[in-house]
Amino acid sequence: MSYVIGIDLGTSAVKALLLDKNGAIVAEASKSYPLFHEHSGWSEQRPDDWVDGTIAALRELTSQPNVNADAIEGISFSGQMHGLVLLDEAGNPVRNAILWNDTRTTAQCREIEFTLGEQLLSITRNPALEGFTLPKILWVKQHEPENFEKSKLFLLPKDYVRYRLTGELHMDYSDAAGTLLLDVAGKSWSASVLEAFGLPASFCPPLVESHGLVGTLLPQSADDTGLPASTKVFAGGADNACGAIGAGILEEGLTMCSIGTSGVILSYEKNSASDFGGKVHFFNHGKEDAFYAMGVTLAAGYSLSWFKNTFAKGESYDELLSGIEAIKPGSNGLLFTPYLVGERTPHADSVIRASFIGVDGSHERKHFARAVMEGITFSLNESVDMFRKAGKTVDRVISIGGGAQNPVWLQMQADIFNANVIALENEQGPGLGAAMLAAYGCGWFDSLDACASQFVKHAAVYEPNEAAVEQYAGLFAIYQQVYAQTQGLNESLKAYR
Ligand SMILES: Nc1ncnc2c1ncn2[C@@H]1O[C@H](COP(=O)(O)OP(=O)(O)O)[C@@H](O)[C@H]1O
Ligand SMILES: O=C(CO)[C@@H](O)[C@H](O)COP(=O)(O)O
Repeated sequence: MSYVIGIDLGTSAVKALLLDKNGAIVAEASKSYPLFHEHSGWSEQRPDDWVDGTIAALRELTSQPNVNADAIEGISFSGQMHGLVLLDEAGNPVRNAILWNDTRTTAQCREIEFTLGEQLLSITRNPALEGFTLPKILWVKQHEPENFEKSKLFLLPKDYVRYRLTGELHMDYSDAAGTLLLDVAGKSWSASVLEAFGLPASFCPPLVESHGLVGTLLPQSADDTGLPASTKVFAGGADNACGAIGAGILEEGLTMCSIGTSGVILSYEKNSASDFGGKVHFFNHGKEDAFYAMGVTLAAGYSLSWFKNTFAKGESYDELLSGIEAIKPGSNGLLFTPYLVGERTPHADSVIRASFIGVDGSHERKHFARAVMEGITFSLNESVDMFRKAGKTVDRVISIGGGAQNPVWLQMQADIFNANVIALENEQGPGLGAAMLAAYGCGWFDSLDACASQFVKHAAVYEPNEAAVEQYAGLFAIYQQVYAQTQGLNESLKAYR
């Protein structure tokens, strides 16, 4: 039996999955790495921590007694999006990577809007948001000119790891789409955008398809990981594109809800001209010549992990969430907005912060925990609402990510989205999509769709409960008012952070 590996380079950890030709998971390994928040709103990681973590996870996989490493044919990647890795002439990182959830670049976003005007949306198909890559490049240019001077080329997180394993420099379209430097419909680096910001074409790596073969392993990487040097390495994709592939979102009709650190509502688009006026992100898919639109909640799973780490340290999610099923929709009048690190959709705002509204003496910790889950799901429902208003049907939602592990949360999603929510057997998030790109790249299947019919297996379906749908519709209308009511207060509080 042959195998492929999917690497999911996440924000908190890298996860490696080994799959056989039937799509069965044979082995998995995970390694975590630190995040650095030197100032409020900053978020950085050391690129070499990703490389060390990936090598250690691969070594653990190949050392497992049930794994025949010689039978591993291919490997591919899913990566946290947008993070800026700057390389010097010798191919070494110039500084720490600035991540997707770093919000220091508001001034650079305004500069991009001013410089590009209407071209911003017509070429890049996206608004200028703090998380995207171009504002980070401009920030380094303005604030660290000595580092910028040394920078010869930029990569995104998974591209750096792949580069270190293969010696080859590439970026795939799905990840390049999140840089604001790509002509999304034309699938090429935008000469106009590069020129507008004085960046040479050589600053961008060659573009490839997500299932594209970029090479094999360097002898040293083969030694370090225990993989055969002949292992084929495929480009891989952005974590949300890979999440969509792993959830079988390969044609119009299905919607994905992903609750990881961030949260995403994603809809497949076959038409490059689909226009949401910049209200949601519009990116190239990991499937060739396809696209997707998505809304992003910056602190989705992070809101719950923050709550757990702060008020239930050392407890498991199951312990924290025990008893929440008995609480009625609305957590007895307690509302949470998940703006712990600012927000993206529908309020692109780096200053807004979270709030609990309606706290009273009867509320226990479990009411707060339920309110956090409801607030995250309301935030995602803003994206569902936006897609519906743009004329899309959202009636079947595939739910993935850590948030899909709790059945009460899956039912809550069905009730708040007013749609059938489908869980997956063996939910593995973007790592599965990465492994599918390797399986397709190795020629095991004629198409990604054929691979999905073998690898993606639906499990339980959660149907909306009519009474809860009605309750949540009323609560959602109240939730939607909290942003405007707290915006000015947060502007004033900014000086005290
Ligand atoms: N058992 C669980 N019940 C409910 N939520 C969970 C559970 N396990 C994880 N989560 C949520 O999922 C999040 C992690 O999801 P994951 O997909 O692993 O994130 P990432 O890939 O961004 O590191 C946590 O922050 C938490 O909110
Ligand atoms: O910024 C985005 C998408 O635009 C995030 O989705 C990141 O790509 C990483 O998210 P996690 O998988 O760590 O939640």
